[in-house]
Amino acid sequence: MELNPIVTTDNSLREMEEERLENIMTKFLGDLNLTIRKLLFRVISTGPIPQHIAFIMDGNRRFAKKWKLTEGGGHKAGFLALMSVLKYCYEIGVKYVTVYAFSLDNFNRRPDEVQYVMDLMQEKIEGFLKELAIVNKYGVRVLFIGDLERLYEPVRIAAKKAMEATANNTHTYLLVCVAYTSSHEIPRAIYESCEEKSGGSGVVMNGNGSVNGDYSNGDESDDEVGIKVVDINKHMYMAVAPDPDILVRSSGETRLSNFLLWQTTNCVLYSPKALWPEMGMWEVVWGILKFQMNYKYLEKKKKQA
Ligand SMILES: CC(C)=CCC/C(C)=C/CC/C(C)=C/COP(=O)(O)OP(=O)(O)O
Repeated sequence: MELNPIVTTDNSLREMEEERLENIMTKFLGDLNLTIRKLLFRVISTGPIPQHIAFIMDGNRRFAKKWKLTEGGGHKAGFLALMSVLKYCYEIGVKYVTVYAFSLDNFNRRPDEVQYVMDLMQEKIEGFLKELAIVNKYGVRVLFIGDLERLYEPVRIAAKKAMEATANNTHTYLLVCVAYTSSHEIPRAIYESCEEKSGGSGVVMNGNGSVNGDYSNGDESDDEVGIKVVDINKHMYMAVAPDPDILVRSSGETRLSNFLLWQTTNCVLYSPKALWPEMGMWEVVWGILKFQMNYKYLEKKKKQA
């Protein structure tokens, strides 16, 4: 009975020391990581830096399966990965980051999964709104891209608040594609440009759903509607940003899944093996190196276009 307090004190002293050592090691490794990252980013910055990187965040559910988590746990891990990837992109000097967070097709998933992702988005956007001082200090403008009417109401309200709250920021941009597919964006933009041309007096579509027009890049034409590519561009949701320089799809998949089909003509495609929650600094770095290796060719193509 009398020995117990002494044993407890010994143990707690040892535990305290172990905890201290662990903290020192964590800090040391953290500092080392930061130093390596800064050095690496400085080296990369000697080459051309992409203005815009777009990500298809694929593999959250496979990650959950791999680590025996719930499906929701996979999406939560995916959100954490998004935060790190964003940090690395902005640290390197990328101005625009676009993520495919939820496609229009994803609404066909099981209702409980759709609800989970909507709740997660609401929670994260509301959390983001509480950190506005930091967000505005770094000058991040957040834009939600897509058919926002399809979002569950609390998410839509939170998304609109986030867009309004960051509307004056111009340093970096985060474009979150939700309720988005290119096959929704493109016809919508064509329709709106026709409406604009016709002065809102209605657009006459051909029987097969197409619109008569000039699909060249800008020459005047005397056709029925006179729609040009530049007119359509203006009405794209993505008109707020230059076209992406790199499109990254995690989990080794190489499909585009109806994402930014209009905007990716001259864009490097990169599909690292990592599932989305496993994405980190190295995947961002490899993507940028791939862009730098193809830079001259891409620039030539852009000039020709
Ligand atoms: C506020 C904000 C931006 C939140 C983002 C939340 C988030 C990470 C959403 C991603 C959802 C999604 C459909 C991921 C794709 O992986 P998958 O489910 O298709 O995985 P699988 O390919 O393994 O099936």
